[in-house]
Amino acid sequence: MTDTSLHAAKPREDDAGFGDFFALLKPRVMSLVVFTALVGLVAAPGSLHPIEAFWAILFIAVGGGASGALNMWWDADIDRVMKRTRKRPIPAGRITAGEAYRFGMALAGISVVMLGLATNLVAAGLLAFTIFFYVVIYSIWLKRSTPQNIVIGGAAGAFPPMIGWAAVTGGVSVESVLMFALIFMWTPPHFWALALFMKSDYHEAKVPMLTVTHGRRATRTHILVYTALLAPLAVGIAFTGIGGPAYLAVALVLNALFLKGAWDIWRRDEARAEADGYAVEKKVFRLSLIYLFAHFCAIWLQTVLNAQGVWSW
Ligand code: HEM
Ligand SMILES: CC(C)=CCC/C(C)=C/CC/C(C)=C/COP(=O)(O)OP(=O)(O)O
Repeated sequence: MTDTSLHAAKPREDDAGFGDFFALLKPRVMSLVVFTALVGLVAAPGSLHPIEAFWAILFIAVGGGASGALNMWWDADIDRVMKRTRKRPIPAGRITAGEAYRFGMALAGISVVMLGLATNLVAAGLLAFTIFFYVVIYSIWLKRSTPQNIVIGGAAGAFPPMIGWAAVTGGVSVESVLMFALIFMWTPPHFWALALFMKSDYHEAKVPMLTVTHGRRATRTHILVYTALLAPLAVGIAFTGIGGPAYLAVALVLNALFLKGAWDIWRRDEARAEADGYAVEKKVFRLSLIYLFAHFCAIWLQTVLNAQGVWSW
């Protein structure tokens, strides 16, 4: 082994740059998480001063990033094994696990305290609970112990719109719980579509994802069932306080597309899927991201329309 490869295998604190700490925040995933929190904030009755709203979203983003860093601290051993994650700062040796832990804990503490000061205790409490849920309940407990990991653990990713809503109202309501439910039911098809084309990764890392424990046929069926349960919920939101005709139009189109995608995944033969490089599964994973983004855009748009009294029930 050359001298260079020896160095590459060891954590080199002096190699860590701003970009590595930024990567610990899982910025791409968190961008959609933060967007859902922003929509929760905008859709809530009442209003926050724009500066307060800015701080609220910033601290929710920091809290989300903190939970990503703590997840990477705990999962460093798994991340080292999986192709998709082995270039992350800890497995790549640019940041030590200890540094990631201290960074994540510091950001978590700062975000919760500052959100409490900028808005209210309910929002801060929900943020603290969400970070706890993602790090302790999902990452530390469920991820390595049950194939239901992402079904139950997915709740963590569903809380952000409730945090945004609570930042304005100081409480919880039917509408904020509906936004929670939308993300909660969306998470399994979102994740399992990805797991279908990343199978060997989880297998090698010994993570009990559904594809590994129950097989790919069962995972395909689970995607279809969850998507079929998600569709009436997503469309039904149109007839609640955060819905309206514009939202309904978006929900009908997106749910028809997502159901069609789930159906295509379900009826696919494994050999055929492998032969075409899991093109359909990849397409449905991408569609899942568009699906959630579009629903939250539609809630935002409908909030504006309802306030104007146009295109409103
Ligand atoms: C327990 C719940 C969830 C699991 C297990 C999960 C899993 C994953 C995984 C493994 C990826 C692969 C790509 C990567 O490493 O960046 C991914 C991508 C992504 N997820 Fe999720 N996800 C969950 C919930 C969410 C939630 C709640 C959101 C947003 C509201 C979200 C948004 C995204 C986005 C935007 C990407 C694409 C990132 C990129 O383009 O690199 N996910 N998800
Ligand atoms: C405001 C706040 C605290 C928000 C948190 C939102 C949240 C819980 C998002 C989780 C999304 C996510 C990246 C799951 C990945 O699972 P994984 O960690 O198993 O994926 P990996 O294999 O890519 O590490």
